[in-house]
Parts: sequence; structure tokens; C-alpha cells
Amino acid sequence: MLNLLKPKILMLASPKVIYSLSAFRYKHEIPKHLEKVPKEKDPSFSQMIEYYYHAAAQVMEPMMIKELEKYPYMKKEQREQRVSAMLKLMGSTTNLLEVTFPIIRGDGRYELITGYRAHHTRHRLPLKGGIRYAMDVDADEIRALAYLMAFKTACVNVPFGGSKGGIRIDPKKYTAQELQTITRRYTMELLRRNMIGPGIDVPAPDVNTGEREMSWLVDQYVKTFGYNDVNALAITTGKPVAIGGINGRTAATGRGLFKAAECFLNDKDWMDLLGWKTGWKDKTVIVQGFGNVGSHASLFVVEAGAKLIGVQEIDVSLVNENGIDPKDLMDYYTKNKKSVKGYMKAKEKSGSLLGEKCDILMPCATQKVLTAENAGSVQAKMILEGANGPSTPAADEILRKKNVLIVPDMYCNAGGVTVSYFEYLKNINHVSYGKMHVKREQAMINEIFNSLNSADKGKDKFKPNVDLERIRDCTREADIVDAGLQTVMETAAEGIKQVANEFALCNDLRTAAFIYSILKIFRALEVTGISQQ
Ligand SMILES: NC(=O)C1=CN([C@@H]2O[C@H](COP(=O)(O)OP(=O)(O)OC[C@H]3O[C@@H](n4cnc5c(N)ncnc54)[C@H](O)[C@@H]3O)[C@@H](O)[C@H]2O)C=CC1
Ligand SMILES: O=C(O)CCC(=O)C(=O)O
Repeated sequence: MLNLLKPKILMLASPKVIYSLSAFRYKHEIPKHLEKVPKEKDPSFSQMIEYYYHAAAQVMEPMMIKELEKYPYMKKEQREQRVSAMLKLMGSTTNLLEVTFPIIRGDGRYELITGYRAHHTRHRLPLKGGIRYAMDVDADEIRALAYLMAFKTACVNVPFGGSKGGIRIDPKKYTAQELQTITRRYTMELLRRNMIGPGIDVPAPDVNTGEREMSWLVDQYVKTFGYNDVNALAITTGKPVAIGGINGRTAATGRGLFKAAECFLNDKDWMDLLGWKTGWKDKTVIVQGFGNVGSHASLFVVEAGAKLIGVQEIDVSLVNENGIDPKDLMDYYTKNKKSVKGYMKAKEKSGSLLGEKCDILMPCATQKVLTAENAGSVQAKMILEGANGPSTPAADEILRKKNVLIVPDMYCNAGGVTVSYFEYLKNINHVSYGKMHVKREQAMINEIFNSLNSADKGKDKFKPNVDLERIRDCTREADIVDAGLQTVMETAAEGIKQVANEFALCNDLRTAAFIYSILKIFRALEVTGISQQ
């Protein structure tokens, strides 16, 4: 099947720019400790992300060496050495902090809590990445997620480095008061070590955290280290709008996933590869994880014409061939203490839905859910990776060979960090979107038509068309954010597609996204040089 893909994709590429896999002798080696990863059933999360990175680095190394021909004084060997050093640097984690601190529970019991924060490459500051609360949080997981963040921010061109944090707790077992104590104490541990700050590293929500936790974090900073900092609100994104958050951040990751998918679904060349008509109409969708990302993604895809036929949650799965209404299920999930169990408008089913018949699968829960063991049974032709790291390398290969189009996490779920960037800008600029210019632009458009009509003396002969009206009336912050997100997702999609073509990667969009991102970090590191301080 894969061979069928090749000629079509190659047709899109200019033969001159294809970096033939056989024309170069690879020097960049997959590190020894990662050699087994592509076949492993359950690789370590960080090793699996490392593996993806190094595999992409191998493909692009010749191009990077060639790029350094811009330095005529460098010998070939020096160029190779420089590239090799950069590749190692980009593949390494700068800081990994583990902190343990005590809290006193509501009933007087003492408990030790462990948290983490990892910084990947510091090619750009501040670093950026969410904070998750879950029982599987450990150093390996947080390192993997920070790694991914570095390439994700580069992929969508937001000027941040990559980081991630987490606390090993099951938040369901703590009261809100206890969670507040834990969040504030964790914030202090990070602040004392200079690990977060508006210009250092800016957290955001992730699994089991949201506006509430971000409010506590901001408040802790404002009242301590940040009391004198005019940019104090920029210590985190994903805050409530009332304290400097941005309209649209909560839904942003799901919205971004939808926009990412559209960039492929509306592209005839890519849809021809799947034998699909373009667009969402009548495409059936199954989502895994109905939290922030999964529920919002479901909402947008259904709004666009797809049918949600299955929802797999941690405790139960729901199916309905006639479609599940995501808004209705979201309301139920929220009222039902974040569970879809007992929802009457769909059938409950035990076990996984990942192998069930559908067109599009959206893994939006957690990492390593598509593995060597279940990838063979996946029937979907398109996978939208809302979660970070849902596919192991073994699964990735099986799926690609089955002609499945995987829109990879680093791009597919980057809507969150993109809108976080807009929020960060709002905070450091101290002005909300549209405040200064939207009314003036609207008036300008109206005046253009007024003057055309009065010059022509015809009564209202000239009118803005629907598209111009839409732009003129796009005045709310949420609309401006949506338009910005659209631009970002489209630009990144174009870049990824171009890399896929140039390197003849067929349907391997993950490697394409890595290459697209690595190249940007490489160029940033390369021009600034490697400091010896
Ligand atoms: N919140 C955000 O803005 C972003 C989140 N992500 C990633 O998306 C994924 C989900 O994050 P959120 O939606 O924010 O978390 P969340 O905590 O809001 O929701 C996660 C949902 O997945 C369910 N779940 C967990 N394990 C499951 C399993 N094995 N099978 C089925 N359901 C399961 C949970 O019960 C919960 O309903 C994570 O991988 C996260 O890192 C990525 C980019 C941004
Ligand atoms: O919004 C952000 O800054 C980070 C979101 C995040 O943690 C992620 O994309 O995985």
C-alpha cells in the first residue's frame, strides 16, 4: 500500500530538492540505548520521543551540513562536527528538577508530595509547557513532554523553548483546599530554583489542571517573588480572563486539532491518497479521552459535519451509530464529576474502541495508547493526535504501512500553546486584542463604502461582500484569536507538507514535522553559536 503513496507524493515535489536517502552516508547515529525502541511494545516515554527525534535528525543531517557551506572558511569536517554537536544539543534536556515537599491534609495527616519540571533546549526563552497532575507523573514522563514541547513550539513558530511539569497525585483524592496548598507549594519550589518566571519558563494547563490551578499559581507568584514585577501575570497562561487570560485558550487545543485536520482534509492531493472526498461531511469519528482536548475537538469536528460515533473514557466507552452530541455529553461530563458513565443517549460498552470501525480516530487522553499490540487492528484511515505521544514508534510504523495518515501530536495539538502565546503577548503588552484598533478599522471600512456611494450618488450601491463583512465584524478577542490560530495552523501545515515532499517521506508526517521543527531550532542555535561560559 505504501508504494502506492510514493509516486503521488513525489509528483508534488521538485526533483531538485529531494534529499535522496541513498545519496548521503549517515553520520548521525541513533544512540545505542534507543536501538530497541522501534520494536518495543512498551518503550519508555522519553526514549520513544528521543527515538523519533534522532530518526528525523538522521534524515536531515546531510541538508544541515550542506547549509553550513555558507561558511567558506569551514572545512567539510568542521561543518560535520558542528552539525553533529547541534544535533546532540537539540536532543538533550537542560534541566530536570525533582522536588519533594510535605503538606498537611485537611484531616491533619502529613503527606510527602513529589513534583517535576523539565527544561529542554534553551534556544529560546521563556520556555513553555503545561503542568499535569496524575499518578503516572515521573521524571521520564516530564522529560519526554518537555522534549516534545521544544519541537512543538518550533513547529508552529511560537518563540518559546520547551518545558513541562507535573505533580504525582491523583487530584480526585484531594479537596480543593488541599490542591490549592499543593499548587502553591509547588510554585514556590520552582520559583526558589529559578525554574519558572515570565522570562524564564511559563507553565499552562495540561492533564487535570486548568484555569483554577493557573489562578493559584499566578497569585502565589504575585504575592511573593513577583510583587514588583510589572509582567507578573505572564508567569502562566491558561488563566481565567478576569486575571489576564485570553478568550479562547480553554478550547484552543481542540480547536487547533480541528484546524490541523482541515489542512489535510481540504487538500485534495492528500485526500486522494486515502481515497477520500475532501471535507468532514459524513466522516465518522471516535475519540479517546473526553477531557479538555477530546471534548472540544469533538465539538468542532461535529459542527463541521462529522459524526461522533464513539467516546472511550477511562472507566467506560460510549457508542451510538447515529451520532453523539458532544455539547450534551460535555454538560453531562461536567455535572457527573468528569465522567461519561451513565450517559443515557449512547450505549455503554466495556473495552477499547481504538480498533472499532470509523474514519477518523482522535486519541486525546494520554501517551502510548497505540502500540505494537493494537495498531494492527485500527480501522481508521486518519489519526488526529490530540494527546502527547499517543503512538509508540512500533505502532507508528504499523499504521503508516497500513496507509493510515497520522497527523502528529507536535502539530495536531499545538493550538493550545499557540493561543498561550497570544495570551502571553496580551500580558506583556498590557493590552487586550483589538482594543486599540478594531473600532477604527471597522469605521474605516464603513467609510470607504459610504464615500464610494456618495461619490457615485447611487443609494447604497456599493456594499461589502460577505467575506469583507466577516473581517469587519471580527472584533471580539475570541474572533481575533481564532483568526490568528488559523494562520498559524495553516502555515505549519504548509511547511510540514513541503518537507514531506522534499524528503520524499510519503505519509510520514511525524518525521516531516520533526524535520521542519529541528531545522528552525538548528538555525537559531547555529547563528547564536555554542557558548563556552
Ligand atoms: N490541555 C491542553 O491544552 C493540552 C493537552 N494536551 C494533551 O492532551 C491530552 C489530554 O489532555 P487534557 O484534555 O488537557 O486532559 P484532561 O485531564 O482534561 O482530560 C483527559 C481525559 O482523558 C481521560 N483518560 C485518561 N486516560 C485515559 C485512557 N487510558 N483511556 C480513556 N480515557 C482516558 C480522562 O478520564 C480525562 O477525561 C494529554 O496528553 C495532554 O498532554 C496537549 C496539548 C495541550
Ligand atoms: O499552552 C502551553 O503553554 C502548553 C500546552 C502544553 O502543555 C502542550 O502543548 O502539551
